[in-house]
Amino acid sequence: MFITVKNLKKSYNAGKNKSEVLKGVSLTLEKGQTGVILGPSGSGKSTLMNMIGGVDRVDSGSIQVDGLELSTLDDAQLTDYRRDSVGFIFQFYNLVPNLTVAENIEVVSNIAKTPLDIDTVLKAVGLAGKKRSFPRELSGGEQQRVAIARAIVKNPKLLLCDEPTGALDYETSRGVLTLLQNLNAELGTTILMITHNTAIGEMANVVYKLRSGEIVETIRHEETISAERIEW
Ligand SMILES: Nc1ncnc2c1ncn2[C@@H]1O[C@H](COP(=O)(O)OP(=O)(O)OP(=O)(O)O)[C@@H](O)[C@H]1O
Repeated sequence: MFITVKNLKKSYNAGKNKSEVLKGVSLTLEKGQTGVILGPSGSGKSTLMNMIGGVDRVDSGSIQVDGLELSTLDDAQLTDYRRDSVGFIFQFYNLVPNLTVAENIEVVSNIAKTPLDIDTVLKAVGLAGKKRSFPRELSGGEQQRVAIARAIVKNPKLLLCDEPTGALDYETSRGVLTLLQNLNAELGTTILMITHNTAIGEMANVVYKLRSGEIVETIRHEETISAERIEW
């Protein structure tokens, strides 16, 4: 199994009150598969993803990614794991405004262990001609494609996407989802994606429904739908 989360618990201190955000979450995802975490606002989706991405630490429970037990890593090891193994994509693209498209991607490829070729990646995301453009010169969908290029240039084992189409219109969203699906097929990258949108779950091998810090349902699809055919 590529990802195995067992009985994961996490609380945050809100003033004097301790609030339990994850109340014993368990899930599994196989290598090369796409998983979607569905759930209402505040159900703990980002918190769960942050733990799997090594951004935050568990209180108790276990997270294994490709055989590595994250809960036992020290800070330096966790940083190495994040840098070498995980690509992140967010709703807001977080590009550096005064760097060109190519330079935004170089920021990551320069520190990657085994980076992919920038031109190849730009071609894969359909932005070969925009290499020298600045983010402000691009549409929202194009900016998200740059963010995807930046996330995949280090050839991560795991791609974590937090509402990747949250700021995009329907057609552009389908383009971005199709791109993610193609990358998954071509590079074998395991993808875990957060969304509010139940329709997006149809393209996933596994859908985890999160409610108030608990997985209330796990749905495994025998067959997945092409992102181009998803409708909402
Ligand atoms: N660093 C933090 N410190 C304190 N509380 C936090 C922290 N991170 C998250 N929380 C709280 O944990 C709960 C779950 O937040 P989380 O962001 O994981 O939910 P979510 O399902 O991703 O929501 P959304 O869809 O709105 O992004 C919220 O009540 C939030 O206020």
